[in-house]
This record gives sequence, structure tokens and C-alpha cells, in this order.
Amino acid sequence: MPDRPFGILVLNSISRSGLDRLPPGSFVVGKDIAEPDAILVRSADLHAMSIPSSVLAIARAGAGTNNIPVKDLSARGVPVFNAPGGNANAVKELVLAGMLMAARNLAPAQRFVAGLQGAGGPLEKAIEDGKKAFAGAELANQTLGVIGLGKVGCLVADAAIKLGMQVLGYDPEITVDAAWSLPSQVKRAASVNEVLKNATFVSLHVPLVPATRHLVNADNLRLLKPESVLLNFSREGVVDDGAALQALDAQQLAWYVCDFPHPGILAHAKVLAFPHLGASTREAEDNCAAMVADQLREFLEHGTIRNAVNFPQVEMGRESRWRVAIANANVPNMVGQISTALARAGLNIHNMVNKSRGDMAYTLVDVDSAVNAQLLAEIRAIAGVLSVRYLPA
Ligand SMILES: NC(=O)c1ccc[n+]([C@@H]2O[C@H](COP(=O)([O-])OP(=O)(O)OC[C@H]3O[C@@H](n4cnc5c(N)ncnc54)[C@H](O)[C@@H]3O)[C@@H](O)[C@H]2O)c1
Ligand SMILES: O=C(O)[C@H](O)COP(=O)(O)O
Repeated sequence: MPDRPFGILVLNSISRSGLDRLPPGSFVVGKDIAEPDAILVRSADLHAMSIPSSVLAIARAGAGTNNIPVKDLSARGVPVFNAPGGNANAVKELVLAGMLMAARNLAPAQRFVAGLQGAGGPLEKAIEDGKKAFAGAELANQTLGVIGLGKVGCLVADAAIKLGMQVLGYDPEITVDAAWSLPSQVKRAASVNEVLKNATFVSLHVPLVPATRHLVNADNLRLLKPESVLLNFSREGVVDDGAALQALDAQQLAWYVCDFPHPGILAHAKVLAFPHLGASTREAEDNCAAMVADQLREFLEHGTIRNAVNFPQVEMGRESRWRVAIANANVPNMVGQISTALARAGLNIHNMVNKSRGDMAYTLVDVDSAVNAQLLAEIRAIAGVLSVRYLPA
């Protein structure tokens, strides 16, 4: 353990119950940490900030990591953790609310009621006369298209099946676990276009990456039926919002439900916009904060990597007091060079694990005696080594 507590810089509001998992004495957690060992963040834009060289890890208390310069951090050997599924139920419930609000015209109906005057008979008459303007449709038997079948998309698909909807799902990179978790009634689509042509409700649950920017755009919005409802709880940028507004104006689309409002869409009568509320429930905030606090603690104290978006999962039970954690490029002969350096220093390897993911690899080595600064410097100097940490217990 280091001779001082780990400093954790907290950006955004992170649930207290999560922060409490970082015990004082071992961790100093706050908004004013000068040379932090790690950053805990939700949606704050880290692209706009210079990340101090002291930072060993970033933890995103949520799902999306497009606010974090993951590629630059990988090049520094810094893992970026997130909380897969920690807020998925919260998003699912808001998607259901969005579908119901659109299908039953609840926002204009509520505005109509709020604007009524009077009491008694005249009020009752105004209510009964007015309601026909807001008659809607039921969800049961309608088709929902889900684009992106990860943690959120799978829950949305499952809930829709339980509501009696037909579900058409599209995800070219669906994981085996996600596929197993889906109800057998979910039909598989071969493309975004197939979903847009066949569904009346379309809900997006993909990350914002270059391949998903404007996934829904002027060209494919034309495939929708005029009564369709498009729901974007993914990210601003996944839908070409200008094209969505044009589709609403041209009555090619009935409602656009969006969790990422911006000036262009705020006032449109057929937009139901929420202030990025998808993950804002007590339960989701607690779940995400707890997940990332635990992951961060395990990483800082033992080098364990669980749920990093840029590194493999690496865990190794501790059997010796002396551990070295090395992030390196996934190129030949890294393990050979690291073991040679250890052998040259007369250290016996007690246990070792090396795993890779894409361009990145990570090695945990437990040795049978203490490691000195010179050996750590030698390992650091190996071409391809990105970061080296000594973690004596
Ligand atoms: N509104 C909110 O508050 C809120 C909350 C949670 C997540 N999100 C957003 O939703 C996204 C998804 O969250 P999640 O927890 O389900 O993530 P996830 O990683 O579990 O799932 C994402 C899925 O999208 C799939 N995908 C990637 N590219 C695709 C493409 N081109 N077409 C179809 N599928 C594609 C992946 O294979 C994966 O299965 C997040 O990245 C985030 O941007 C928003
Ligand atoms: O990607 C996510 O997890 C959501 O967009 C939630 O973001 P938030 O934590 O800032 O609410």
C-alpha cells in the first residue's frame, strides 16, 4: 500500500453510498484534489480538460464513455471503468414512459387540462368535449424496433414483450450473454432499415461512436410509417435531429422522444424532450457509484481490472506481498522481456497473469520478494510498456 491515501477527484454529483465504499484513511475523495490518482465522473466532458499525469484510472459512474478521451488514456496505460447495466432499468422505465406519453398524447392532454378554467358542470363539459383531441393508441400488438441490444436494449425488448408488443431487434455485435437474456419472441432484423420499415416505435440504445453518428438520418427516416415514434435515449448525435424535425413537420414521423434537448428541438410541439434523465433515479445512481467505487478500489489497491472499456478483465488472487501491475501494448515478447528483467534482478515469479484486448495488454506479476525502484525503471523502459505500478500489500 502507498504511504499516503489515494486521492480521488470527483466531478459531477456521485451517490454518497458509492463514495462511502472508499474508506477514509485509504482514500481522500473530493472536488479539489490537486494531483489525483483517479477521477470519478458522470457526464462531465473530460475532452475539454487536461487530465493530470498523476491519474492512474478514470471511473465513469454510468454507461456511455463518449465524454472521456479513451484513446489518449489507453496510450497512457490508464484504464477507463464504467458501470455496465447499473442504470439500465432506470432507462428502460423512462423509455416505457416515453412510449406511453407519445401513444396516449399525454403531454398535450396534460397541457390542455392545466389550461382549463371554471368548476362544476362547465368544467366537466370542457373536459369531456376536449378529450377526443387526445385519443391515442395502445402499445399492445404494435411493433417496437430496438436498435442496440446491450444492457438497456435487452431490458426494453423484454418489457415490451411483456406489454404485448412485437419486438424487432438489431445489433450486429450482440454478445452471447445478451442474446441468451432476450425473450425468444424477439425477432432479429438484419439492418437499421429493416427496423425502420417495420416498426411503429423505434428505440435507440447504441453508444455514440463514429459508426453510430447519424445512424438515423434524412435518408432512412423516410422508411418510417407516418404514425411512428422515434425514441433517442442513446446520445445526441445518434439521430440527425434536424432531419427528425423535418420528418415531424412533413408528418413522416408522429413523435420524437429525446433525452438530449438542445435549442433546435426544445419548442417543437411533437418533441417530448427530457433533461438527460435516463439514469437519474436513486437506485441507478447508487448502483453505478457502488460499481465504479469498488472497481476503482480494487484497481488502485490490487491492480485488478474489472469493467474497463479499454482493457481486458484481469483478476488474480493475492498470494504474495509484492505485486507489479504493467499496462503494455499488445505486441510480441512483452511477457518475455518483463520476466527476463525480473529474473535478472533475482526475483522469483510466484504467480503471473497476462491478458490482452485489441491493442492493449495487461500483466499482473506477484513475486516472492520486494521490488526496487531500479527494476521498476527498467520495466518502464521496455518499448511498448505504457505504465508500471508497484503494489506491495
Ligand atoms: N439517457 C441516459 O441517461 C442513458 C443511460 C444509460 C445509457 N445511455 C446511452 O445508451 C448507450 C447504451 O447503453 P447500454 O448500457 O445498453 O450499453 P451496452 O454497451 O450494454 O450496449 C450497447 C449495444 O449497442 C450495440 N451497438 C453498437 N453499435 C451498434 C450499431 N451500429 N447498431 C446496432 N447496435 C450497435 C453494441 O453491440 C451493444 O450491444 C450508452 O452508450 C449511452 O450512450 C443513456
Ligand atoms: O451513459 C450514461 O450512463 C447516461 O447517459 C447517464 O449519464 P449521467 O450519469 O450523467 O446521468
